[in-house]
Amino acid sequence: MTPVLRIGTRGSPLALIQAEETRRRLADAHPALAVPGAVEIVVIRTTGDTVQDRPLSEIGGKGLFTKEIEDGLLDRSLDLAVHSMKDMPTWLPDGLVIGALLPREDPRDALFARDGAGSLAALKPGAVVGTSSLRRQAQVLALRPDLSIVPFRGNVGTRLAKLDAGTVDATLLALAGLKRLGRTDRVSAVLEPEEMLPAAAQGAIGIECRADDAPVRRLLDALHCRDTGDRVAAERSLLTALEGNCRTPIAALADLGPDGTLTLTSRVALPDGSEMHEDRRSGPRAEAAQLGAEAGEALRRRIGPRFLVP
Ligand SMILES: NCc1[nH]cc(CCC(=O)O)c1CC(=O)O
Repeated sequence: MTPVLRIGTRGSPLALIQAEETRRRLADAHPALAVPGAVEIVVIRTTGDTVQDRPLSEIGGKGLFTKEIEDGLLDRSLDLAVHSMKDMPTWLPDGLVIGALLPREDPRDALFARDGAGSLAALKPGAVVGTSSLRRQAQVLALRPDLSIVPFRGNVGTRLAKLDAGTVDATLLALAGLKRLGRTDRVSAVLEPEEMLPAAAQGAIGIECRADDAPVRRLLDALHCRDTGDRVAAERSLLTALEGNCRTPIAALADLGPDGTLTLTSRVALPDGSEMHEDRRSGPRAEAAQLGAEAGEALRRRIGPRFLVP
């Protein structure tokens, strides 16, 4: 039988797990999609997967992990694409939309320390932290200017091997990915947002499709998590307002109160951590995107143009 739907995904272990989760949720929500062969997973190699030797912030350009997959949606060789929302550019290509956000995993960052330190504050003086994320670098240095940062990429296994070998004393990874991979065993500490504010949309999985594909959009409606949608809307509209890019350390996390109040905390920093600005504001969840835009405008007024390097 020819597949009913084709899901495009990167080939990393985490991406494949996220695509499988999407297939499972589609099958649970729609019995017609539960039959074998109804939903096919197609692995696409992206530029971000090809370049391993340089920090991604150096390569520049947007959508390093998404372009080739989005091309597949646009040429109709794919129907759905599953993405980590934190890797998604703020502007989608014309004709594509995020049709659903799956329930968000824990958005916090995890610390791996060779000596088992339980916080950034507890790392030994002068410790070497491996991270290629400017957001993590800036926040580590803001709290601990004595630490040194070295570029650090690779999958979880590679990173832990380098940690064991003493190449670095500590590294940071998103807890969400580790949970999905079942690799939380060696986490030294989960960092609270006060210590390390996550990236916008960290832990959220988005499913992209063609805007005019009404049947697929109906299928995706059943998978959409409204709480995640509102939180991610606030966090990503902040990025848009700041014209955020890979060279600008920006962090954002929205939380929902029981009464439907959304609270957005955001930070913008210089990469060396010498300056960091925080904004916190609350509003009704229905105005999530506007709240994010206001936070972005407020931060923009406080920081100089040197924060926003193209
Ligand atoms: N930048 C890479 C990336 N993109 C998504 C995740 C996994 C966590 C998530 O779903 O946000 C990671 C790894 C990491 O930052 O540790």
